[in-house]
Amino acid sequence: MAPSTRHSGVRRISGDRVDSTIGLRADTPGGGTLLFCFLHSGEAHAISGELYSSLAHMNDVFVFDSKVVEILPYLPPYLPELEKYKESHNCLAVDTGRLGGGDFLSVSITGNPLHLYFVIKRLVLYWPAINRALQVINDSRGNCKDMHTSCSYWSKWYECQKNPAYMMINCQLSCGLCGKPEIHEKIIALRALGYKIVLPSANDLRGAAIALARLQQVYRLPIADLAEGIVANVSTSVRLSTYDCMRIANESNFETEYASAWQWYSLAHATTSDPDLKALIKGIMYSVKRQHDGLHQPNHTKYFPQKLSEFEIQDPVDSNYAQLCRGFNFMSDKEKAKFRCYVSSRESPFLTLQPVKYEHLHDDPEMYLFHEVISPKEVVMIQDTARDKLYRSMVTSSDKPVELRVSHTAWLQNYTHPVLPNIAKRISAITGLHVFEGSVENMAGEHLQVLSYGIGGHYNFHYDPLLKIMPEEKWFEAGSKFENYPCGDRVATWMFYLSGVEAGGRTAFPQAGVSVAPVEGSAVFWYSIKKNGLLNDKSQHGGCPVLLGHKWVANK
Ligand SMILES: O=C(O)CCC(=O)C(=O)O
Ligand SMILES: [Fe+2]
Repeated sequence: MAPSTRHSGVRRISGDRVDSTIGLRADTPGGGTLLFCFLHSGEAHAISGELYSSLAHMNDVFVFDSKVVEILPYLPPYLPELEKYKESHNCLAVDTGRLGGGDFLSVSITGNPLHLYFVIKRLVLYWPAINRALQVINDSRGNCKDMHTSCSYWSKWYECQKNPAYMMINCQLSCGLCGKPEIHEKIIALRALGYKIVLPSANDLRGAAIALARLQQVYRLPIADLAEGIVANVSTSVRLSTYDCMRIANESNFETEYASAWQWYSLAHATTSDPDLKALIKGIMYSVKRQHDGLHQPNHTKYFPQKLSEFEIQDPVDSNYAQLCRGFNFMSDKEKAKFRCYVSSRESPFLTLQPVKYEHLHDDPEMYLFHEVISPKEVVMIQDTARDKLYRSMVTSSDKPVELRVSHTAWLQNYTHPVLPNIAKRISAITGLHVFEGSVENMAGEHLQVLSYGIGGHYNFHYDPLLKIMPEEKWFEAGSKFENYPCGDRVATWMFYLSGVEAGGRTAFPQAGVSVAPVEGSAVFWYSIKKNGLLNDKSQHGGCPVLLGHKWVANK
């Protein structure tokens, strides 16, 4: 967003289209500034392994899952994966009646991180074996028989279970793989659906496990409650097994989140009676302890203030960012009293007949929350236009996606939908800033940046300006990267909330000490650049992890 004549005084800078974010934790010792260069992607769709990082395509996965369950009664019951699939799905069936009002696509199901983790888990771990059995049934259509005279004898001795690779091919009749005729129709329908959508892969299971660890830490969820299916006072039928705890612990360990890994290993240890597994977990915990206390604790006392060896279970550091994410407000009542609500036409003829309602939230940085500035119809149009253009949000410090930013991005140019120019005009009228996307040299605002968050999706705290976050000499070092940047540095950010969420997902400003809860139809607006043209350090902000629900925003 660039200044109009009314809000002039900020130099325009040429540069490439980039987005900025701060590394690991911005104030972690050694954590540097990262730049993320966004690409104008062409058509993008759900991507294998990236379903967990945006919930935009998750409903398709739940629909596929429901079709898998319909086909299970046609399969021989001895397949162990079949039983596990049914058991896992049963939690969803029970909660659909209870939480989802009878609809398994209700957001209370599809926005619940435990149900998301479970649906991903059954499709990644159990579906492949079921799919292989379906393949065998389909291949032997019209010619299903035993190839060996001992098949029936072997099957009585459980060889179908013990030796499925041989038996499924050679003893189809005795192993119960000669399906009822209607199964073939069902297999074809399921295949057709499977071709149309993207199914979760191992990377989604990894991402969902890390999301649970992140949510547990930021929202201080009692870890045992989470394992018992309780997320933020919503209780589900999901139960995390010892192996689930180990998976979450392993992923946290890999992400160097040792304190979190330690807690999940502890729970895994407590929930198994298998002495070998207990010994294995103890061994891993010893190494986690060494990593944490030996490598990190002495250098990073701010983040690792306690040695794990001194505390059975370490309380993770409760940063003020995490507190803001939980809705804590650091402003005193006296400070809050300075800020008021307004109904105003903002001196714009465009708003005379329909003035805007807003709250002044803060004055350093200047920050406002506007209410009912985008209609439900417009929200749906933007989401539908963005859905197939979404791709995983990145940061430039890495050529791979990182867990600091778990969302998908779509850039919508004004012409992509007739509603978009009107929305841009509305932002201009309210803020007094030009945002038009005319010719390159006149371009004053970026395209609309639509974000759809994933399971526990978040954007670690960062600054939005691209150049003012570094010393001036560096702007030129960045050189060609920025020379085509048509609309200059980011002066201010306007962010529409395209959805509310049931819990979490606030936008938190750790240095200003305020956070804003997403409410569909509202928009938060703040200046990142001070009137003297310099970066306002206090404009640092982040999108808190989404605890329950689907979060969509759109930035200008
Ligand atoms: O989603 C949010 O609350 C913040 C998003 C954000 O800061 C950004 O996209 O730059
Ligand atoms: Fe931001």
